[in-house]
Amino acid sequence: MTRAPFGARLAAAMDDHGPLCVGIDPHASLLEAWGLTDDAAGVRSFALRVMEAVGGRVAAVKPQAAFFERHGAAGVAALEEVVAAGRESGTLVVVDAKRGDIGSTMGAYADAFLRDGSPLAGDALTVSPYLGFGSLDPAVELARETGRGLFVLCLTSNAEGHEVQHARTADGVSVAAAVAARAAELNAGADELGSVGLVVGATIGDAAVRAGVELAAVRGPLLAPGVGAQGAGAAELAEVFGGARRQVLASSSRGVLRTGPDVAALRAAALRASGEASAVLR
Ligand SMILES: O=C(O)c1cc(=O)[nH]c(=O)n1[C@@H]1O[C@H](COP(=O)(O)O)[C@@H](O)[C@H]1O
Repeated sequence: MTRAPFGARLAAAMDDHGPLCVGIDPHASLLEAWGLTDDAAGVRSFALRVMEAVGGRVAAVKPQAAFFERHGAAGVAALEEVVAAGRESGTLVVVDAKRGDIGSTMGAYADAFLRDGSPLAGDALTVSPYLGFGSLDPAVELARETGRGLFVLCLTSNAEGHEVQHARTADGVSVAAAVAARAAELNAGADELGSVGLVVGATIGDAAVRAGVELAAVRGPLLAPGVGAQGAGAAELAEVFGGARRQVLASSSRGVLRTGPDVAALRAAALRASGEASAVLR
């Protein structure tokens, strides 16, 4: 299938709807709060209700694969339905599976999440570069071929991330800066926004500066989880992203999800978060 590159499609979606991604994380505690069972049927109802609330109204959704996988094959089938619902509503789907493996195995992950015809292939996939950035080549190639995108973990929102991400390579640069430089190389030919993005937590304060990561130079989208439940808001987004703010896709899961199960309340929370993200990032 021919589709425009992910970066161009994301840029258009952020222009149309604002720079917000709603995370679909069916935590056991949220299922309980919504009056749903902690099983595949509960996860399916939860996720499809979120799609009903926000499909066609926000730039992207990000189903977190682990919450579906923990219910086995039926849970994975629910994830496939979310991917299909995104396609039907025109909302971009970032499958948050954080895959990363030796190159030959990475090819199989790429087939699962990035190949046309795979029921788990959304519009983009989160990947981990910590087996070496080059180990991601099969995913980079297939994403480019099929107009899909990648979000490569760079400066994550959790406190432990610095152990690896701020460590220095043999060249004396931080690991995060090396990851960002590789993504920048891959985005070099892109018109506007490239399709190889980074994950940069909205909670990281001045970590990008300390790690020597030039976010604007990446010329790709910057997925910014940590908005809402992890404490980041407008001030944090402004601090972390500065001049790179137009590349940012802010992501909030529990901050929106805890307003459910009412569809109208979920929709209102998502639109409010999207408006707040627009005010600081656009
Ligand atoms: O790749 C991610 O999405 C991600 C990276 C990161 O650095 N931090 C982070 O929180 N995430 C994901 O973003 C979501 C955050 O959820 P909330 O804290 O509920 O908004 C979870 O699905 C995390 O797995």
